[in-house]
Parts: sequence; structure tokens; C-alpha cells
Amino acid sequence: MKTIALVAHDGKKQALLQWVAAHSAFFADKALVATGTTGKLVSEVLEKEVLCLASGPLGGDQQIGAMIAEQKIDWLVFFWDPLSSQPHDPDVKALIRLAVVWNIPVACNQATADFIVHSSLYQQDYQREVPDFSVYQKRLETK
Ligand SMILES: O=C(CO)COP(=O)(O)O
Repeated sequence: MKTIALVAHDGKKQALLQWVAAHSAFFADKALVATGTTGKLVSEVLEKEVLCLASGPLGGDQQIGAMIAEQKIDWLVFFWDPLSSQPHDPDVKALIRLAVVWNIPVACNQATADFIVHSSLYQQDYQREVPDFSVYQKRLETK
């Protein structure tokens, strides 16, 4: 079963909930993980169990990042708010960075999230690339 992580900043929660509700059938056979407040709301909307981690500002983004590094998350939907500053901005960046490092699909807006849901590529068994850390090592050696 695929595991999807869902996260939304306050200014984007309504957009995420509307998107989730519009795709409720898609989520029927998916395991869901989310930051605290997002997870509670998604669970109410979908009437489905969601693993709710800590709230974002209290470490929830970092917890999801750790799960990505442990290869427990198949894709990330993160509706971050580009119009408000966040006290935990370093955590937000770190989460997006880990999604890129581990090459999981990451959607930061509804258009991209729709593409992922409808992607035929995603219907196939998605082959996750293991990051090549030798690149980082070489960079360190040339410093
Ligand atoms: O702040 C968040 C992500 O950076 C979201 O946290 P909540 O889901 O707890 O509101």
C-alpha cells in the first residue's frame, strides 16, 4: 500500500481539504501520514484514519522528513504558503529538500497534485532511486 504524507500551512489548509475531498476515492487504498493539525482535518474530511504527527512548528515537518529518509513515504503533498512567513521555515525547506534527495514525487500545489493523481507513470510500480551520496563526498573533497 502506498503511503502519502499530507501537509498544509494554515493559509492553504482549505485548498488542501478541498483537493483531498475531490479525490476521496483515490485515498481509499492509501495510508496517510500528516502533520498534526492538517492530519486531524483530513481525517475528518475523509472519515479515514490518518497518522497525525506533531504540528509543523513543533517538529512535524522534521518527523515526516525522517520518514522520507527511512523510505516510509511514497509521495508528499505539501501545500506550503508562499504568502506568509513561517517561524519554522528551516524545517519547511528541510522537508522539501529530503523529498528531492529521496526522489519521491512532491506536489506543492493543486495543479501538481492533480498531475500526480492522474499520472499513468504513477500507476506503475514506481522505482525509487537511491541517492548517490558520492556526489556530496566529491564536493567536499574539492573544497
Ligand atoms: O506547519 C505546517 C507545515 O510546515 C503544518 O502543520 P500543521 O498541520 O500542524 O498545521
